[in-house]
Amino acid sequence: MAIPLSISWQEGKLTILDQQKLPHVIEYVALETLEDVYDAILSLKVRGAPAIGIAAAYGLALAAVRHDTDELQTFFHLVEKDAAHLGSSRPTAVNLVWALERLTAKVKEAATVEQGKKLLLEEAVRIHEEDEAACRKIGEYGLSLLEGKTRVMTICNAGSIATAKYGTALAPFHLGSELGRQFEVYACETRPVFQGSRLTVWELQQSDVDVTLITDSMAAHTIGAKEIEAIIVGADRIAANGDTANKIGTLNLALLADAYGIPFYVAAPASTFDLSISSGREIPIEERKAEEITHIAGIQIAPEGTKVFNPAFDVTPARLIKAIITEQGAITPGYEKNIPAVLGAYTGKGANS
Ligand SMILES: CSC[C@H]1O[C@H](OP(=O)(O)O)[C@H](O)[C@@H]1O
Repeated sequence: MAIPLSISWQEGKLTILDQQKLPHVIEYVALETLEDVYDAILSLKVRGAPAIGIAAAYGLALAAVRHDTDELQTFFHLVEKDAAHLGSSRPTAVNLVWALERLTAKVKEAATVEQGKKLLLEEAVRIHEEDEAACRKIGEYGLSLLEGKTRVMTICNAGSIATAKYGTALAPFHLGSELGRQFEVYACETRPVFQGSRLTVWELQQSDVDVTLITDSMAAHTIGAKEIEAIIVGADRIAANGDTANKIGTLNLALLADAYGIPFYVAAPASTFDLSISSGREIPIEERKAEEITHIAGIQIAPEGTKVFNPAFDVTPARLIKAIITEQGAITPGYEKNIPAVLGAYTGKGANS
């Protein structure tokens, strides 16, 4: 049993598990330049809100090392420019801009360019380490919330490879396996790019977790037929009122949970909260290329010239969310008040706005 990892920083080198090649090819690729990291995020080689933030942080630090100037303000300007470029790769996961803003703030403490380069890398490593610790705590709190429940449904991959380790929605299953607590997980395949069938099934199998694959359209029937007891999902951005953006199809599950009267949980670290926005209406929804829908594995399915709408995320209203599981504990409805009450001096975006 081994909980898979997708990001490694060793001896000054950043390598990532190419998630576009999973599950049939396990390939780690070295990312050496800003463009390497930008492309890896845009093409979903590295994906998942926390993992995107971690990769971008290392990417900014890597790019800074190459800036050949002794002039501090010029260096700061170059770092800001790099951060803006990386931040433009994907719009929905707040962890991306949150991580970049943490580094561009930290670097300003430098008195020299060399010190600035060091501060950037140290902050990237800190973000990486903090996320692993946060996800482990999410797993622990998730286990207690799921006490007495076995059959749980999820969508997309909010797993170990989408974070530093353990994952968010999948953390209770990984930890449960370590602690001898068994679950029966029903994973939605997650069209259009199959994060569920390609990544979640593979990842949970590495941890000896009992996982069953269904198509997204089977969710309603499966909840009844298999007596699903709870649904747990990840998040890409959580607004101040608890509205949550997550992979497209998540709203479907939240509406089904409400209709069936089973709990719908969101699992996310503090870095996924964006208190600078009051509701989900303000969350930018990424739209991706048509080929993700018109083709499967490079084979054209839809007719030539088919019109496509391909939103990669949807927003679940807070009223459908029974609790948001964080590293500081479970946050319950009354989110405007309870999010800051539980997260305290949290590190999400907009905490001080
Ligand atoms: C803990 S990962 C959070 C989130 O990120 C995924 O999106 P994507 O695969 O497009 O990066 C998915 O929405 C996960 O739930």
